[in-house]
Amino acid sequence: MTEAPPRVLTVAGSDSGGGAGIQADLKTMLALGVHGMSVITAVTAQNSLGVQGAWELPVEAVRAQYRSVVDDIGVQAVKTGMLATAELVETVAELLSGTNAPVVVDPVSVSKHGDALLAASALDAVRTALLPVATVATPNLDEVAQLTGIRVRSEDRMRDAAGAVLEYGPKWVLIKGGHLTGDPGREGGDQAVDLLTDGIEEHWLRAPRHDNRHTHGTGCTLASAIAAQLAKGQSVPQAVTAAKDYVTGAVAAGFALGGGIGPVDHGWAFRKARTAG
Ligand SMILES: Nc1ncnc2c1ncn2[C@@H]1O[C@H](COP(=O)(O)OP(=O)(O)O)[C@@H](O)[C@H]1O
Ligand SMILES: Cc1ncc(COP(=O)(O)O)c(N)n1
Repeated sequence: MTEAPPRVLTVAGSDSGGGAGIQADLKTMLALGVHGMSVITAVTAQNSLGVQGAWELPVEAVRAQYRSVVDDIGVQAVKTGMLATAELVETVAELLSGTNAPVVVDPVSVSKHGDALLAASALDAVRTALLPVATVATPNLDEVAQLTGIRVRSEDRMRDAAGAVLEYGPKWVLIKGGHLTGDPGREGGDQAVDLLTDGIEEHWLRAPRHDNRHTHGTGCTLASAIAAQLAKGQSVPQAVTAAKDYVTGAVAAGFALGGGIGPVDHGWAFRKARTAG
């Protein structure tokens, strides 16, 4: 009999286009060799052009999915993504306060196209209920601005933003600098720079910035990859470093689909191995 792989749960929204959300999470988990499971919080009608519709699930449906997975199968790491409303944020935070597994919180609030994925009224619940249960929180620069009021336009400022997020209680924060693109008034340019810190250690993660517009799903992919590596027993800095390598490869291989922003390639390593073989 084959030994079961580590089990990882994503609590997130469905992206019908397959590039972000639950779909990105489960593909990432397969690519990294863990067993992926899901609690769906919301369903979106979404494609490369944007989000055409979104419907959240009832709280009971979210609770029931969670209990089904945790009570029978068990989890070795959890990742959260789109939670849509204050009520769902509070419910998920309460469920997760009862787990010993590491929790990666991606505080998803806006899609790459600027569509809201979290009600403005839910931000307080993210700050006071969800961030305190996070082992690692992974806000992008827009989410950092919403949560802390700090607008990051330089790497130095990422340190201030990290400190402000840590005040809400996550053990570690990964400030993602993907949006630091070298626009006027912003640093960035040829590197995609993220800062991981627990307030004591500081790890700067730098990777080549790929000039590829097909980046739909980067944040979901990175957070799921971190959860997968944590489930394998890696430390937070090891897991984030490995996850950064995986997302960098996925961005490099991102492809055009539809008429807008295409997805990163979750299967890039398989495809590369096949081509090499
Ligand atoms: N063009 C790019 N090339 C390489 N890495 C990127 C690029 N854009 C984003 N990343 C990386 O992808 C990850 C997700 O970052 P980001 O795009 O900021 O998050 P989100 O998808 O939540 O907006 C980070 O590690 C970031 O540095
Ligand atoms: C259902 C869902 N969840 C999350 C995102 C954010 O995507 P990204 O990873 O590109 O920030 C999305 N567009 N849709």
